[in-house]
Amino acid sequence: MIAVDGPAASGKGTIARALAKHFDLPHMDTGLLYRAVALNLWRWGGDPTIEFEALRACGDLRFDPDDEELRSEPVSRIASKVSSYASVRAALLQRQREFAAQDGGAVLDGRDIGTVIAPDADAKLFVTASPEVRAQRRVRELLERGMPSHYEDVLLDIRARDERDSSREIAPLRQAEDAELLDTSGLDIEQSIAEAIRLVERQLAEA
Ligand SMILES: Nc1ncnc2c1ncn2[C@@H]1O[C@H](COP(=O)(O)OP(=O)(O)O)[C@@H](O)[C@H]1O
Ligand SMILES: Nc1ccn([C@@H]2O[C@H](COP(=O)(O)OP(=O)(O)O)[C@@H](O)[C@H]2O)c(=O)n1
Repeated sequence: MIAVDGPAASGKGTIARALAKHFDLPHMDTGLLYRAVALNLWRWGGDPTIEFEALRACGDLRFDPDDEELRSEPVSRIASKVSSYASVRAALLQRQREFAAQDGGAVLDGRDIGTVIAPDADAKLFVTASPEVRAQRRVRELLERGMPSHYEDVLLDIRARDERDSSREIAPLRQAEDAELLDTSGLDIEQSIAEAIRLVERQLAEA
């Protein structure tokens, strides 16, 4: 079981997918669960500042992972807000724990995989990069997805989400004590993946 955590646009999803391919494991992008809740709420016109409304948006959580709206900036912002509610996190917990505990192992990426969802993971990575590098990546990604954005706005949003995700009381974004830190600021995608595989193989050998 491999846990990959880190802040927005650090490259954790890219790395988790590559690790899943390399080790032939199923992969879950847990951010998509919070994004699906946010998209439900957004479509209903629900108020993300009201916990009960956010919780209602957790029911019947079916979504298309290829739905571009899941990655839109308003949905990202709402996801970061609803993810601070204990009831929302509790509603999504079992699905993630079951995925993590399946026979043969799995790769999960998110914010609290190594700390809360799978504290006993065989290997843990905490992927990060400077806010400026992450904002550049997100701008490029949004443009490629046909959603042009402004660098300054995206940088502000990333800083605000970092702050919210790190300071919340329940399952805050933080590096687990036994997680390896991987800073991808100066690495391209290929280098990041190679380094991630090296770090995970080392942890698995030590386990
Ligand atoms: N090391 C890297 N160098 C350059 N771009 C990267 C790197 N890692 C990821 N990216 C790109 O940055 C964007 C965000 O990466 P992603 O893996 O989705 O991050 P996260 O899951 O942490 O939000 C994607 O467009 C991805 O292709
Ligand atoms: N395990 C997780 C995954 C995501 N999240 C929240 O969900 C939001 C969207 O997560 P994501 O991983 O899809 O976002 P990006 O890092 O890709 O921008 C984050 O801002 C977090 O607040 C969380 O709280 N716990």
